[in-house]
Amino acid sequence: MILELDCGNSFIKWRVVHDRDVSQILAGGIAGDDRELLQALRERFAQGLSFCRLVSVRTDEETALLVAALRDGFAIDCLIAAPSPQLAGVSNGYDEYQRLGLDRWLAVVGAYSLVGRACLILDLGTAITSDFVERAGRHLGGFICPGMPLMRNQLRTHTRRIRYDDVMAERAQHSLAPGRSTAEAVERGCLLMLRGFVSTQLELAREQCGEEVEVFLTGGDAALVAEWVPAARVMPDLVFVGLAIACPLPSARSC
Ligand SMILES: Nc1ncnc2c1ncn2[C@@H]1O[C@H](COP(=O)(O)OP(=O)(O)O)[C@@H](O)[C@H]1O
Ligand SMILES: CC(C)(COP(=O)(O)O)[C@@H](O)C(=O)NCCC(=O)O
Ligand SMILES: [K+]
Repeated sequence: MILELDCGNSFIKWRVVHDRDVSQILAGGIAGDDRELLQALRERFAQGLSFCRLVSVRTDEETALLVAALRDGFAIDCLIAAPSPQLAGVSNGYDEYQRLGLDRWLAVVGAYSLVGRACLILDLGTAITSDFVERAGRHLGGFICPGMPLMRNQLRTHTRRIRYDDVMAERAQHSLAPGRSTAEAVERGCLLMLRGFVSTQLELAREQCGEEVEVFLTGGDAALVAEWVPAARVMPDLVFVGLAIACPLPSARSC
């Protein structure tokens, strides 16, 4: 069994896939930190993991600690996705290709591998990122802005009177009518910012890549915008599609 990890700034997304048929997903989840991940794996996969591939946007030190813990706890080696100027028909559009977030790069590579034509990839996590790929696979670059958790937390931490809990936040999100409570006003205000961002990205994508652009939504908050982009493919596992390309199984090629 192969362990796959996408280590974002807030959460570690994990899944376990079958060695011989990686399209068979045996389990998966979201862990808040290394300890939670190791605990979840210990409960179900104390034995049987043969190998791990991972992508991380965390520091090298944090990633090294996790790799060491996996080696100690499960006797597995990890392949770690590394930056590259080209992969699977996609060319990295950054001036310094190493600086493009690896989660973004893998989502781009994954999306293009699925459709082979122009794509816009929106990843809604801690940060919200957009990436544009034109028809022939040239990544044109993208944008980064704060995600929902950052937007609301900045308001909470930089004001005296914006205070509400997660339950109130969740309830407030069901409508976009003008807010009649602080939670509604903030949550809906941030959602409208998000909607504005998404709609601008769609316009830009058509300008940059033409009308035939395929839109992908990924990241933990993808569902928040899905209704505004009915034609989009909502793919929570998009980064893992790219990860499989960047880090094929050791018998095929090393990362
Ligand atoms: N089951 C879940 N657990 C945690 N966060 C979730 C869950 N479902 C949706 N979310 C949302 O996803 C966001 C995190 O998205 P994610 O893509 O994991 O971020 P990152 O890659 O930056 O760690 C959270 O802020 C939260 O709003
Ligand atoms: C933009 C990001 C912070 C997004 O991270 P995430 O929200 O997925 O945790 C990450 O892709 C990153 O650290 N990128 C490096 C900077 C860049 O892409 O230009
Ligand atoms: K993101």
